[in-house]
Amino acid sequence: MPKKIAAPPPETQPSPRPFAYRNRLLHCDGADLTSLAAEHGTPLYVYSAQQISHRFQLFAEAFASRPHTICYAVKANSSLAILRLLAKQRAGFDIVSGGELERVRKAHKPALKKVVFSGVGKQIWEIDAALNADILLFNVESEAELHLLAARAEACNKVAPFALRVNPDVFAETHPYISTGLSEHKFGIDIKAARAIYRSAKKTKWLDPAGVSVHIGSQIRKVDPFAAALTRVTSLIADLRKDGHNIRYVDAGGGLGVDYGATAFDPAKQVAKYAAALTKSLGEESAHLLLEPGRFIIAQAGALLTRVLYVKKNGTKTFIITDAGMNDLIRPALYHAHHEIIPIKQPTGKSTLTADIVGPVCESGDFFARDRTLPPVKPNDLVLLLDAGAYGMSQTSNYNSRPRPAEILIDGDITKLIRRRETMRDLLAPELL
Ligand SMILES: Cc1ncc(COP(=O)(O)O)c(C=O)c1O
Ligand SMILES: N[C@@H](CCCC[NH3+])C(=O)O
Repeated sequence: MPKKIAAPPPETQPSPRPFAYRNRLLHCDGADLTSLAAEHGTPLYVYSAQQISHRFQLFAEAFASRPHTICYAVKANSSLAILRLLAKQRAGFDIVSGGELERVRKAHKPALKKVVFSGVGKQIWEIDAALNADILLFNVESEAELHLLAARAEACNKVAPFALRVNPDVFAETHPYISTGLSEHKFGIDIKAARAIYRSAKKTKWLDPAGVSVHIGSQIRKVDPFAAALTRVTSLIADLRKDGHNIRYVDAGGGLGVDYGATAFDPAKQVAKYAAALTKSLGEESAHLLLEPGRFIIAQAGALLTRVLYVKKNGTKTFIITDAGMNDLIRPALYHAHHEIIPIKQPTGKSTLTADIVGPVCESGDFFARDRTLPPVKPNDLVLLLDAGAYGMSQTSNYNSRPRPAEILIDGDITKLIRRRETMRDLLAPELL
């Protein structure tokens, strides 16, 4: 049952991070994290609905001057409750699998009409499900996929609206694992080859060349790479119009980064800069703009609450071992990503401790921070890993047979359990002896 909590003090503008000390204890909006941990256990993901909505609105306001749809990237955080929250604000969705399609259907069926389907490995059952759901746009990533889409559209008696996801060969200035817009990457179709492929698509009545799409990577902090990519796309659209195609959509993808450090960050300014750069690249182009932000909407609205199990010394090194591990938040292990880690009780003194903060998983890569200086913590203390709302829960696994964490959404004065903690029964259910 959702629970009422004391109303938070009124705020005119939510801060970029909804996690703050009140009476020396960390809160998420009005909810006291110590009480949440006592009731729901740890590790525990906690999200602020107010912050999610605020980020979505920032995006919408930044692009208010032109027709657009914000198709939230489901992979960033695919919680049904969060998808529903965004759908109610008129979000569309960027999906990359049949599973994500089902999530949108379950969260808010009418939003299926605002789904764009990306991904290099779409399978027949996924294409059929999306055709039968009458989604907005297939973002096609290869010529072979386009042929399959035409065949499946005919089999399902549907005309498939598609965009080629073009690879603009633009350097995204981000971690190599999450950069996607160079010709050496598996994503998209060489922009130079695109015009001929659109032309060939005209030969079948089962394909509707409705748009062009691009996505150059994730956690991109400068706006220039987005602008460079979209300028190339805009010029391609002009050529496609000359060829007689009725291009109605330009999909600029996602990728706008956030600040994972402790520095002051102004998301409103960041998204305004991004919108200005995209708008400039589009020039006179009037196609309906699709945007696919994930991280910018959800990263800083969420955090991972974990309890210290042990503090140990090995030689000169100190290790803080938490009950969350790399299976609960893999970003540091995968990309050496930085997450701020703060104690649940506001420190009173100035003393510090330098340590590796690590999980219980049997891998040396199971760390959240290395040689991090933080206020001293002891076993049983709670600490919070900030900015874990995006690619946190959605990248969890059961490695080491560890059940996945529970998730809580703080929505105004209501605290909702939106996913219960997994049990041993859940873990073993699919297995056969
Ligand atoms: C096709 C596509 N769209 C949107 C996104 C969302 O990216 P981000 O969360 O960085 O906004 C991704 C992830 O990189 C993606 O692959
Ligand atoms: N999973 C990555 C982002 C990849 C985005 C998906 N294309 C992260 O945690 O930052």
